[in-house]
Amino acid sequence: MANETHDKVLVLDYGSQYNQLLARRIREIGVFSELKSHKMTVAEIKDYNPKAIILSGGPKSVYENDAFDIDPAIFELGIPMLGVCYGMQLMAQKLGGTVEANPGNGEFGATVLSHKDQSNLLDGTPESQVVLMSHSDNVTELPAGFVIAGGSAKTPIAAIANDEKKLYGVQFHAETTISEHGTDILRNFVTNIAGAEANWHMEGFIEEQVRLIRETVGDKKVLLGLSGGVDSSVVGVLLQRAIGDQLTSIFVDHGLLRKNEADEVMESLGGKFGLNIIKVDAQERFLSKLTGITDPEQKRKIIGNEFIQVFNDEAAKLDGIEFLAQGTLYTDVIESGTDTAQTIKSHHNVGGLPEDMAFKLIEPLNKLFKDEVRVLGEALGIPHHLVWRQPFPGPGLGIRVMGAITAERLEIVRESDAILREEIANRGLDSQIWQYFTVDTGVESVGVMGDFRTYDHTVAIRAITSVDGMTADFAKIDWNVLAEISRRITNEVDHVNRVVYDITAKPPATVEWE
Ligand SMILES: Nc1ncnc2c1ncn2[C@@H]1O[C@H](COP(=O)(O)OP(=O)(O)OP(=O)(O)O)[C@@H](O)[C@H]1O
Ligand SMILES: O=c1[nH]c(=O)c2[nH+]cn([C@@H]3O[C@H](COP(=O)(O)O)[C@@H](O)[C@H]3O)c2[nH]1
Ligand SMILES: NC(=O)CC[C@H](N)C(=O)O
Ligand SMILES: [Mg+2]
Repeated sequence: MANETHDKVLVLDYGSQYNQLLARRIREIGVFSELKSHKMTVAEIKDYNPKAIILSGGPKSVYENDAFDIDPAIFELGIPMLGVCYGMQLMAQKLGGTVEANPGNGEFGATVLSHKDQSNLLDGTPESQVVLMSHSDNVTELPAGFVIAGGSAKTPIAAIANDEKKLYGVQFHAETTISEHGTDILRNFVTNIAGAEANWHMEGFIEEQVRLIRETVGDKKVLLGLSGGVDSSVVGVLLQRAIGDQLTSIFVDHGLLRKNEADEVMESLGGKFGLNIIKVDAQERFLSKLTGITDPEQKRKIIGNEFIQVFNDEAAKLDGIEFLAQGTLYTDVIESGTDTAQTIKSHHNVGGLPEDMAFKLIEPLNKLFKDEVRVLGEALGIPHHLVWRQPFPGPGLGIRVMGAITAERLEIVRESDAILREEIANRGLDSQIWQYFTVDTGVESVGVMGDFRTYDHTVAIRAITSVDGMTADFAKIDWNVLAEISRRITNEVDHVNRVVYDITAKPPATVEWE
């Protein structure tokens, strides 16, 4: 994604939940960075030609038999390297130091780091600073040629440095916002020590993508799955810029859309943007395949598959379609599982895709996070209100009806969601809440309406604040607003006699319920 006019920082993935943050912090500094498998060979790394290499954290311990490894020859390439947490432990161990478990005495959370020996890594940052620790192993003996750059009360060796060879390690997670000067430390490493030039920005990204897309597509044609959401709209505008009328967009109405969504999408993107959109009415084929399906992963796979079948059918009607473009983000990729990260849920556009798909994929956003895509959208001139719209998942209301999907239950989420959105919009709260929707929980309970006993559905309201969807907190909406929403839902939506508010963060919950 970066061309050779930009320096690149390679982050090798050892499975930490924060590894993706490392790459994006480096990009924020203005240097292109991406995350790749730790299985990359020396030859592949040479070919990639990074200005610096970062080894991420990870759940394993370096002394375990199945610990994720590194070829020691990588340390000999003369490329500046920084190990973070597991990455530092791996570097220390491979270069002749010692790593040991610190039984029952792990260090988790905000800790104070103090400078020890002088190093270029911590240079210019305060002598004493707050950092995020999350480990139970320690480097107990330094490898030859290293000094201790910093330590904390529980971790005497918390930062190591070999200025001559430009090899460094930090036991703390410099990439999280809890580490006050984490970005300064990463900037020291990437720009001062490794000498990378900070000249990467969104305009550059657009130019590169346009060039790459042209190169890849040639004179062939591309089908874009367009949902009207932020990500696929951004991809649409990018593709239009790159290949003009070689692009056809397909908007699938799978019967799991929100109230009035189909008309609104056709109007806003077809009309003003002049994208060539074909709307496919596929309600029947999706809903019939989903009948009686209760398992969330199975639902997601069925929906992902059916999307591709629809795209196939439409491609057959057009001529020369070779590529399928999607607005896949990094979040979709990591949650669907990689060779180091566990599958949390199969996003319909990644883990939900059929194995024997004939299309070649074009996914220009698959290294980016939502907030980065929004910046990109603005840089492409997409109107503010479209770029800042809340996300809506491809499987739509299908994963907001817990258990088996029926027309009646879809109607319950569709109508209650419309009320929620209206109330939030009327109060101007939509800019403060990252995402908000309702769920048919599948729980029925007893109520009283008029003088009658009812036994009916429980709707949950899910509203969260977040930056990138990776972590989230529940939105602290005013009780009175919630009371009004609850009153309207129970009054206006048939078969709902109870409304509850979801007060869980992510983690431990996820944003969607399935
Ligand atoms: N109804 C749909 N018709 C066609 N393609 C779709 C549809 N829903 C989702 N997709 C495809 O799946 C991708 C992932 O969906 P996702 O909801 O994550 O992104 P989005 O809809 O583009 O943006 P947002 O996250 O803001 O809703 C989309 O970018 C698009 O390519
Ligand atoms: O296009 C999508 N296809 C999916 O299968 C999917 N699942 C979740 N989401 C959206 O991703 C963000 C994080 O959601 P979760 O915490 O539920 O994983 C939230 O914004 C979710 O709405 C999806 N988007
Ligand atoms: N977060 C990490 O990278 C942890 C590394 C190692 N598993 C430890 O506990 O020390
Ligand atoms: Mg969407």
